[in-house]
Amino acid sequence: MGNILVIDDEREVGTFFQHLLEGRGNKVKLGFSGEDFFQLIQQYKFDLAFIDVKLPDANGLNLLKQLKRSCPSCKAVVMTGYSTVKTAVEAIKHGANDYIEKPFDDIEQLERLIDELLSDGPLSSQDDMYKLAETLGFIVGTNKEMNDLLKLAYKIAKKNVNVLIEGETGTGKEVLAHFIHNASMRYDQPFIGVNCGAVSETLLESELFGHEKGAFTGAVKEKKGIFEIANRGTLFLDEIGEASLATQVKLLRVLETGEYIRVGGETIRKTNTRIIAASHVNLAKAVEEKTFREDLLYRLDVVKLTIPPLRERLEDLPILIDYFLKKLNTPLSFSEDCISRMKQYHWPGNVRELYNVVKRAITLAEGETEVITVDYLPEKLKVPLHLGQVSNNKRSTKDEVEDLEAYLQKWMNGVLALWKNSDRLDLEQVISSVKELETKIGRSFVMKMLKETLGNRKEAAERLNISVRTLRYLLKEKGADPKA
Ligand SMILES: Nc1ncnc2c1ncn2[C@@H]1O[C@H](COP(=O)(O)OP(=O)(O)OP(=O)(O)O)[C@@H](O)[C@H]1O
Repeated sequence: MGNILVIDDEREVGTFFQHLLEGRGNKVKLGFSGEDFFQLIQQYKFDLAFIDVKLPDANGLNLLKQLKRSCPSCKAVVMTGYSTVKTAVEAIKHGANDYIEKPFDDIEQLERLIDELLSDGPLSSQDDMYKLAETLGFIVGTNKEMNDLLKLAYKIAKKNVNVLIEGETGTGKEVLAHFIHNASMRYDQPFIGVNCGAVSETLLESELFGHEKGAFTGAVKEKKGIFEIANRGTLFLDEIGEASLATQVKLLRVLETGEYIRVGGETIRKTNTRIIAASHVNLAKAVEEKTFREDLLYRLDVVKLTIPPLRERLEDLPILIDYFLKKLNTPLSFSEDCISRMKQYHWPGNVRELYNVVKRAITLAEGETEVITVDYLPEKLKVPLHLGQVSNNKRSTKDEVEDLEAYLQKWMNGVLALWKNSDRLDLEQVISSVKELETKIGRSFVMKMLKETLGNRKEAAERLNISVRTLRYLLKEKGADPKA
């Protein structure tokens, strides 16, 4: 039992909820506009609110934000029509517990949702979410962005909307897609993945749509496509950005109408496959560059999930490592030094690269030690990157002048990564890197000024307001000591 607020300008929706909710012993207040909303939340305290995203005088998203400010414990569900699903997904990101689509065609599901929200249900459903994610090998630790991402993925899994997953290579796009499939109503139907970049255009189209006998050389008999096989299931289109423009047109048609034609065929077929697409390139940028269709992106990007790279969630590294150790069934563990080296690395290959590093270290260390030390890590991990890589690089003068900006950026990222993530670090080393930075800045300014004065040291020193001796010192010329 609870106090429930319903805000919708369609009066029938209000009446429907009133009937449904009061019949279940709840108290209901109805409002039909943003103005009603503000009046009602000032007068009453609510446990649950249903808010339409499109009101004549207000945006449901703004009402939601206001509700979360004035009554943070009140649960909220936004109501949407198909054209506003994107806004509803935004609402979840802003704290709505769920969204429902109008017209409501599954009343029992709605009743279950209400019961869950009015009880402590969501907690147990969160447990289910984490269990499912672990079973499917999608590990999230304490990183907030990853936790929010998982929660959003879990919520939208049950909706019939397409999903776009973006993230660098190896961040776990395919595992996340698998999680969404298993958390959806389609879990007992096929989940099929296709890499759009791995095969030729003809083969990709034949894989997706099937082909008729004789459609092309080698098509000796007819073949069902994935849209036929995965009908009612999920199709994972990996590297969608690699699909040719011709294939993109055909995909757009399936997304808009659910219809497709086999290669070499004439019959129009229907499919009810859910699409989860993934890309390691930014598709909005690909649209700008005209290699990806804007209308297709619009259709795919109803829900966009962006997986952050591993270097932005290094706090989760130990948990991932533990998971891999368990998965690889080994009693070995990593020394603290190893873990802090790993936290200083930038992981361009993300979780896949981490898995490979763990696997390699175990293979090398097995039978030799119980605690894996830095010696078992690959060379790239042995040098603390934030300090080492920058200072060890011997650069040409020209590079030094041009790369100051990149150097500063890299230096700052390195220090900030340590600041945020390291529970153990060598502060002496950090401080010495600050000195190195000072030298680097001094030298870069001198080099730039020398370039501008065509090598005239006296003029360069004057313009920098330093002595020629200091200038020579900054250039690390032997025997030059500015204090002498
Ligand atoms: N959160 C995670 N927890 C555990 N393992 C993970 C996680 N993310 C990725 N992995 C592992 O990393 C490897 C790469 O994952 P996956 O293939 O899903 O990445 P991807 O983003 O689809 O990569 P690509 O863009 O190269 O196709 C797999 O072995 C996967 O099991």
